[in-house]
Amino acid sequence: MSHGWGYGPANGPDKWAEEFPVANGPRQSPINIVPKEAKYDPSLKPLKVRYDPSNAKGILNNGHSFQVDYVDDTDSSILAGGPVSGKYRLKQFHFHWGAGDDCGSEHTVNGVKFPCELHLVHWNTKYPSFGDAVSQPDGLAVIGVFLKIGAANPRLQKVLDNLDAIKTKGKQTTFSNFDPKTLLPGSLDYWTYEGSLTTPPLFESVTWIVLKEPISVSSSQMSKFRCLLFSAEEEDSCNMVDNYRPPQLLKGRQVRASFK
Ligand SMILES: Cc1ccnc(S(N)(=O)=O)n1
Ligand SMILES: [Zn+2]
Repeated sequence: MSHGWGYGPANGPDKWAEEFPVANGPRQSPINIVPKEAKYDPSLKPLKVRYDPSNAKGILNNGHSFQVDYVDDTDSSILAGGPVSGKYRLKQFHFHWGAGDDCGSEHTVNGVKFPCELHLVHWNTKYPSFGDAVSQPDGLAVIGVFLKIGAANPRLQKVLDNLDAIKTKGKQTTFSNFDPKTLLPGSLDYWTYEGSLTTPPLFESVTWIVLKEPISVSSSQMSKFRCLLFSAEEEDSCNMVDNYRPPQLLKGRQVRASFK
């Protein structure tokens, strides 16, 4: 039985430093965001986000979450502006969620947990590939979006409708013609700080862009996330829930706000 990293008592976030010592590094993610301690930075530019829906490639249960992968061999799905210089290409998006509606997000706001958090992962095109960028200090930019319980989200439902086909670890299916911009809230106001991947290898390579405004998700839609399994088809079933790392120490970092 593989003893790779996960979210259980034997292989969860408190154990990751044993194999990935950077887990105790100076710029780890996620963090608790305290809006009153975030400094408004008028030099921050508005976020520029443009995705080509035809770049959507597939949807995969990777055993830790599920991700929607994008073709990233051209500059057709790009993040620019905001706190970053240059262009960052969309690689994939995925989510983190709880066993109940009272937890699940990785970032928190004044200690408040949301039931789910969306991550849109982009890599810096100054590097030749995602694989080269992922370990560089300016290699990635991840947009984090909180999901808050409310009305059912029809745009999110287009993603959730595919989860039955990828129930177990390693399963994937085609997923095409989807614009992840439809998952963003009306306002692109954000907090930003220098951090890391929130799962192993925990590389300190991420400029985090956490949107202030959540998007809605219904409790029933949250139940669909929780039908996924961490386990492979031939293994004992283990529901994919609580796949979030708790907030890490700020260690002197400044969180900036794009808004007053
Ligand atoms: C692509 C990737 C790997 C690991 N962790 C993350 S995350 N959760 O920081 O966005 N993304
Ligand atoms: Zn993530």
